[in-house]
Amino acid sequence: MGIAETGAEPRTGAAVAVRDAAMTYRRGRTAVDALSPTTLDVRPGEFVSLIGPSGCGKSTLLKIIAGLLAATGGSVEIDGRTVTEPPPGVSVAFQKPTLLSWRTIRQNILLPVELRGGERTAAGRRADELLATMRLTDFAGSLPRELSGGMEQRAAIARSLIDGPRLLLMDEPFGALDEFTREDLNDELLRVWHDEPKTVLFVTHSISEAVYLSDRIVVMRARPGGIHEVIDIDLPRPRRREARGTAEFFEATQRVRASLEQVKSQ
Ligand SMILES: Nc1ncnc2c1ncn2[C@@H]1O[C@H](COP(=O)(O)OP(=O)(O)OP(=O)(O)O)[C@@H](O)[C@H]1O
Repeated sequence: MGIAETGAEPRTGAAVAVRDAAMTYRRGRTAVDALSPTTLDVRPGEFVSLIGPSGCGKSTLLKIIAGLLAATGGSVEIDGRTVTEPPPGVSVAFQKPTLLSWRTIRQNILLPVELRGGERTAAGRRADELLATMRLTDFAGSLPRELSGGMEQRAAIARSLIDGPRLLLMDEPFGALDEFTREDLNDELLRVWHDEPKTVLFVTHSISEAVYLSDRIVVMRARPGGIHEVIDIDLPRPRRREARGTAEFFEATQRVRASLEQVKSQ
């Protein structure tokens, strides 16, 4: 397991290039430095997790990358283009599934296609495939309230995949779920990522989730928010549930835990 230096030299061909991105929130006379100048490259197809104490700027960084929030300093490029608004080919999934209560699960999954006025026949086929992948075929015609929390989140993830995004930004998508459901969804996410390669940036509070999913883990510190260190996770892929019980997995979680302890004691 190696440790990459933070603030490394920009690599060419990065899927996401964060360059000294910074965020100061202002309300009246109060200013909150949420993110100090932060530099990070994510390679195409890479799975990178952000982990760190509450308030260290994980969501802020993700929103800046998503073009949902304008950084007060620095810039972000996605596939070489500076982000000034939500870029095409980028999907975001949040902790709350935010499904529309009056639309069926299938209609919810198809919503992004409708909003951009996309072609419906191919999208319908894709929706059916995603329903099958997410084991929701039998619930295609159900309303969100008829589903469990884990099923709703699977539907929200299917919705975020409907347009075949190149980059998937996920902000604690499984944070509200019990451990078993969460592990199921980790496996489903890895399957989708394996079958349809894409770059993923994933915010989590769970060390084991970050280790299980990621190629690299970005450990963040608070006050001011920023990158503490980046840890490579060299566990073999494809990763299966049994991997969670291995000495290598334990060692990797301990490595991340120690880094978070350093952050806490700063
Ligand atoms: N809209 C806002 N206005 C003012 N301050 C904000 C706003 N959004 C976030 N902050 C502040 O910025 C800092 C970083 O918040 P952010 O939500 O990015 O952290 P986080 O690491 O995602 O936290 P958590 O793990 O608790 O979700 C916090 O101090 C937070 O209070």
